[in-house]
Amino acid sequence: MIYTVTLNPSVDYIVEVNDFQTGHLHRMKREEKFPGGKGINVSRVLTRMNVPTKALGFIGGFTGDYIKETLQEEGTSSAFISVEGDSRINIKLKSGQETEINGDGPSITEFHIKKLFQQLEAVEEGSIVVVGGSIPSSLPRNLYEMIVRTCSQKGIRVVVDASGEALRQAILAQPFLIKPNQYELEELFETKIHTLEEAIPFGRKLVEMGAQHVIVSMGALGAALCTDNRVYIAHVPPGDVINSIGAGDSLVAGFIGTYWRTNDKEEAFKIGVATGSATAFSHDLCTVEHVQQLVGKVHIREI
Ligand SMILES: Nc1ncnc2c1ncn2[C@@H]1O[C@H](COP(=O)(O)OP(=O)(O)O)[C@@H](O)[C@H]1O
Ligand SMILES: O=P(O)(O)OC[C@H]1O[C@](O)(COP(=O)(O)O)[C@@H](O)[C@@H]1O
Repeated sequence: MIYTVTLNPSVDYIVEVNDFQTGHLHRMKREEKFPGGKGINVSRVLTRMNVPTKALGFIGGFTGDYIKETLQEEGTSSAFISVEGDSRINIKLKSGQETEINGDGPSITEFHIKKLFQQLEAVEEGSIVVVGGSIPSSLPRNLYEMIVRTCSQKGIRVVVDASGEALRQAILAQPFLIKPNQYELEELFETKIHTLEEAIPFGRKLVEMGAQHVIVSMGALGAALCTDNRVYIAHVPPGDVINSIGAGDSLVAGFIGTYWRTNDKEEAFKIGVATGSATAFSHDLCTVEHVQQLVGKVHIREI
């Protein structure tokens, strides 16, 4: 089973307007809403891939009900812990470019965290846990590190899709996989990165620092998978980007779902990249059929 933990789920509210200008009234050209948050997106894609998954995390209020019910309708199993307050609504404004405004989310107490750790204690050995997204401000920055340590002791591999201090601390606990994007890599190393080639030494450094596998994703520029002794690079398939929200989460789902089935890292990387791109070329998250159409266009090379 692949469990996902989303501390701060969201309703992603996608709004498209023509020629957005601050201070003006706009009429929406298109609006859509989806359950969101990194772990939830991973679970939604895993369900489409027919990989057993359960979404954990904290939800509350009417937005929490929407998230839970939508997952249920799609056949994604969940065991969320209820909190006071509404799960956040993250605004994704499209007008030529994508602008994101993500909320802080409801406050979570020690009582709720204890409940989450009880759930993690019950996870079966050999499972994979994916934790991702921002840590609400009411929680300690080293929470992901604590989750990695707790799970690793029981032979459970943990994937961390986070940024900044939460990611830096989690790396110390040797997670199975991390997936920084260009911005997150630049932030970690306080530098500017322009090409995939420039990103590779930083990916390798993250392996030296403790991560067992690192996927650096650079949008249209491609992605690199660094392991303890190998580096693979992938070129992404060409296509028109409709919605890059959830593309990174889809890459994680495609990789970990395939790895779960095959134990083959190179194949998992190839399908992961195709899954990310299929989402980038869709309104919602990808379909499996779309991923299959793109796989042949993803080229992987070991360097
Ligand atoms: N312009 C694009 N063309 C093709 N694939 C893309 C594009 N943007 C994103 N993707 C796909 O989504 C993956 C993750 O995108 P990226 O922007 O790097 O991460 P994140 O969504 O975490 O910011 C990429 O590795 C690729 O597979
Ligand atoms: O927890 P954060 O960092 O605010 O991010 C949450 C947002 O990221 C997403 O999970 C999308 O992430 P990616 O584009 O990186 O795949 C959205 O669904 C959600 O609104």
